[in-house]
Amino acid sequence: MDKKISVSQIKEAAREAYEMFKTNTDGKNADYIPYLANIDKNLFGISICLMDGTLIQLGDSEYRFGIESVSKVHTAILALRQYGAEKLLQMIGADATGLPFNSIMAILLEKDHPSTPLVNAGAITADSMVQPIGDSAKKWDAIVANITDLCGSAPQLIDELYKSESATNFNNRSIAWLLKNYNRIYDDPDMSLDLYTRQCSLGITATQLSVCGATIANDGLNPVSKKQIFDGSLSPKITSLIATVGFYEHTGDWLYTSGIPAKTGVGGGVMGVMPGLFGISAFAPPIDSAGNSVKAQLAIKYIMNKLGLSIFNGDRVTITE
Ligand SMILES: NC(=O)CC[C@H](N)C(=O)O
Repeated sequence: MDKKISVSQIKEAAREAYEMFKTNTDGKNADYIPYLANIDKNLFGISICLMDGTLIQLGDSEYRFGIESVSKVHTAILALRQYGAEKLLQMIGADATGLPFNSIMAILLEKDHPSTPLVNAGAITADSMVQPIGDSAKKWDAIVANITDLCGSAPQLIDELYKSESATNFNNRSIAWLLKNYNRIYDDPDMSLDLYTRQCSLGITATQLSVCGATIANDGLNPVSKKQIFDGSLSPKITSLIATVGFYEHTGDWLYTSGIPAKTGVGGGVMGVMPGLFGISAFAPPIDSAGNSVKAQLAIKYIMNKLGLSIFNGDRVTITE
């Protein structure tokens, strides 16, 4: 069905979502990373970036929070840019795990690959693949440059978060070395883990994540900087990875109720991709048992349902003035 929605309808839906959920107190800040436990739990922001670069922003959309696992999407894109779609599938995989983001069991069950770049194991593998192999400083520069390209502006390292996470990431250390055992780390395991921990500690805003989501939705053309960041043929690959495992063990429930592929992080950020229409991000620190922001989920779900949008309904949607 052909369907038209206006920019003002999108703005109205976003405003309603913001007003409706801003006082919600469900969920709890992540506390296994000490820095995150102390972030103001009332922060709440929403940002939507349309294909012409128009931004719709509400609340704390310019607050810099820890990107955490949303950065797994960025590194997956970097690996896709450097290796192509076929090699990513061979070297990491594109499957759901159905298990928590930091699952060691998921690696033991798979053995032959880390399933997907969007869980901890696959993200550490993706960082090990970043070129040039063996050069931590240049790899880091490539990771940051790629995030800057995708978001249209640079992220900033939150040093305190990096220290906090490095001092407590024992489970991830096990993952890195277990992957090495299965020949699924393609560079030094400790270096790969450090790059992963550092990228998770980058500060990012909901606005920046909405621009990144919009770049994916727009076949790799960043609608704000107008730069072509990656080959358009990679967009459906990236969106399929996000759709498959973006909410870990709650991914099916999420897609069923929201209709939009999205990726979460324990810092409270969520980044959604509505192909051909927009990127959307919401941020609020309190998370649920799977590590997904409670308010960000409610807000994005409300907006999608209010506008009657879903990647599964086959509508040909045009956004009008
Ligand atoms: N789900 C997340 O955001 C987890 C990211 C965090 N850096 C970790 O490895 O535990």
